[in-house]
Amino acid sequence: MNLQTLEKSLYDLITETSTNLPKDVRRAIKKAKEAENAGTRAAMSLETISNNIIMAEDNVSPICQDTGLPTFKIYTPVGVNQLEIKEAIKKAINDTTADAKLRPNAVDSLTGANSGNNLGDGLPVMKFEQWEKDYITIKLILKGGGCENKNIQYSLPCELEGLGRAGRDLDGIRKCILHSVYQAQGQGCSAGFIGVGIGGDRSSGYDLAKEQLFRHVEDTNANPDLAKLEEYVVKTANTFGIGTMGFGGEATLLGCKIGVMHRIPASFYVSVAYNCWAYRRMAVDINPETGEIINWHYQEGEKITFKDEVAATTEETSTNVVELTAPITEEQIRSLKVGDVVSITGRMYTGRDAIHHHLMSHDAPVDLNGQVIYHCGPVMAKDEEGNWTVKAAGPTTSIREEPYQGDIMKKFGIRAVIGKGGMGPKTLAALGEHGGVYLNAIGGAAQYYADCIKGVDGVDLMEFGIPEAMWHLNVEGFTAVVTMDSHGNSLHADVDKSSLEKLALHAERVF
Ligand SMILES: O=C(O)C[C@H](O)C(=O)O
Ligand code: SF4
Repeated sequence: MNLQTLEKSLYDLITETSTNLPKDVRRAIKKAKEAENAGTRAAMSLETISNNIIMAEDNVSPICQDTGLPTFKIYTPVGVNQLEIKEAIKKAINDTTADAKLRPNAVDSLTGANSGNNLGDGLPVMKFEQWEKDYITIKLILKGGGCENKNIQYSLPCELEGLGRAGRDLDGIRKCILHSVYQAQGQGCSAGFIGVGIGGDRSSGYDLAKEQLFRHVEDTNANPDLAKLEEYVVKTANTFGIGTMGFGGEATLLGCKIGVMHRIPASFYVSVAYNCWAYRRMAVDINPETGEIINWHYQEGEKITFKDEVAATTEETSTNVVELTAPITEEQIRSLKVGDVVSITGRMYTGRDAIHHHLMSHDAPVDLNGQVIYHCGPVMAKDEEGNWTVKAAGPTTSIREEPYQGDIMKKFGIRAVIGKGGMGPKTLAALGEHGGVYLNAIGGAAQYYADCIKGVDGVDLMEFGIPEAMWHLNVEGFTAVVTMDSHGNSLHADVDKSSLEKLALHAERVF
């Protein structure tokens, strides 16, 4: 095999997966847009998402800054050298990371050190299988951390909030799957897709669930019972009112694919892999002699470009927008309430897990009084003059900072935090005591927000690695929604409560 050509083919596969959303996923997002009522927060979010899909394709840049844990599934004819393919994959991962198509995402689990090139022990994940065909197929999924954290595994029988007892039968499985969508709320960047694995053990069950994510969104399960269940789950989950980003709305789940395998008598697992709307998976067929791509998968049907719709809808939306520039006063913050849309111009600082942990016991490297913290781990690149440029910069899941956020806001005088998915009671109480606000940005809209960032004014704590460092960003017209205010209101708590009530309507046997 020509290894250079194979490396080039893999480079193209990785770039395409990270930057160009597959056709079937685009059609599902278009359907979600059609289901939402104009003028709602959910409709506004889907508009931003569509815009972001266009920008990522045009800029050949990551759809979402979290380019995930690259997982390859490789099928080879008997006799093909799998070790050579492994080396070619590693080289392509290194090169696409250097070219900012992937964020350096591989972190040493014990020291926290970022390897800088997405390579590390066990990374990327590569699973090989042999087959009788005469060509190679390579599938790739880039599944981000926020949605991965919403995966869930049930051991039947069990008791579920809202639904009661789930037994060891199809109806028990039904309850687990509905519950999995409820517990994800908007934190995995809904509207999402789920892959479900029934049976196996704890690890093979999750493998089976993830395998389902390679199916086409619009296919029909060959098993008629599971086909019915898949359809039922999508229909029912969309009555929960979780909506895009958990803002409430009609579109909560865009696809459900279920696989089944045998189990041992004592174990009965239902494993659910949750994938965000930024559902990045692609596959190619490769000629084993030349290493060239001979076929791209997921090419059937219409390609929605979103271009016409975005142009049409931006003119229609005219929401009242509050302009904010840091340093922000307590009075300004206390005047904001849940549902307000804000547009930020000026300085903001990124901070995620490592920074929050650090600030608990250290001074801040800059004066944070009245400032805005953005829960974000960007993709960065250096231009010819050696200046940093932002390649992708959407929000990360804020709930991970729940143990620290309230204390840090009070300690340093921070007035606003931006992230996604909302935060819990401890932060809500601190917002009230101190005069602070939580702003929800649209998860996954990494190109859209990168475009609002007009410059990088500095960086601190680079020793934590690119995603975890504190970047000083100069932004213009950075839009977000107030979802937690200083008056004790939390849209996230409200949506959680009402969706649990909706879930509970499905406790009766259906299958
Ligand atoms: O790591 C990130 O930037 C985001 C992550 O995928 C998340 O959803 O929280
Ligand atoms: S930020 Fe959202 S869209 Fe991006 S990987 Fe995480 S869950 Fe997916």
